[in-house]
Amino acid sequence: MTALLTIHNLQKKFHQRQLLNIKNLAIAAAQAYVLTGANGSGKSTLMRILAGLESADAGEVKFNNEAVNLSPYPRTMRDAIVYVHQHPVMFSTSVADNIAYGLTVRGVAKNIVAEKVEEAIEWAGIVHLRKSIPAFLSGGEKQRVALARARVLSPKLLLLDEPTANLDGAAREQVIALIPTLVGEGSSVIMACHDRDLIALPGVQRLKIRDGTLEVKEINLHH
Ligand SMILES: Nc1ncnc2c1ncn2[C@@H]1O[C@H](COP(=O)(O)OP(=O)(O)OP(=O)(O)O)[C@@H](O)[C@H]1O
Repeated sequence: MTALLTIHNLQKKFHQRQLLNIKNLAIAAAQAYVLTGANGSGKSTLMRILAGLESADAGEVKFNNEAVNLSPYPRTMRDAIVYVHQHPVMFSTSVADNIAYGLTVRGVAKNIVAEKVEEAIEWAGIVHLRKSIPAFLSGGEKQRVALARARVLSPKLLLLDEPTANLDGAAREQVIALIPTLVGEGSSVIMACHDRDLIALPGVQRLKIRDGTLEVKEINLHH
């Protein structure tokens, strides 16, 4: 296993309440994880900590073999970790512009942006939606736009908060089918979810929050 991110003694308190007390968190490169746990157990909070959206106390932290501190949140992690919200916020421009945005603000050249956006649109199966306004898209379509928008940034770690919640049928299956391809391209993925089909995906490792601690389960066997 090539470690991407390791955190020792991760602690999170809200007021006097200790929510998380994790001895060891180890995320391997190009590995998919599902993060499970009862409602209110701290799944979203843990993902927000990893994304730099929430503070926490930690002992030794290593990202890409480099010792870092979680606060201030390091540039190396900000550049490599992308968080996808359950209800992604989008600009009222076209789907293509939304996908291009992250690359444009990073100063990537126009022709390369166009190429990557095109590739991501095809990957996500949303070619027909390229010129649509995101506000009018269905939940499943929005989730696929959000995944395409994350993918163009070539993240080392993708954090997906309930990627299939509120989706059913084909929309849900389309989103689930995209996950293994992200891992195949070298990204690690952590999905906070209750979706049994995501939890059972081959090659996925389950992490479960229970009473603030993290239980690490076996990696699912490939079919
Ligand atoms: N900013 C905050 N201030 C105080 N308490 C908070 C804050 N954010 C979250 N909490 C509390 O921390 C607990 C964990 O919340 P979190 O959203 O991480 O849980 P979750 O496991 O993602 O839940 P769910 O499955 O319902 O989405 C909850 O009890 C929540 O009320």
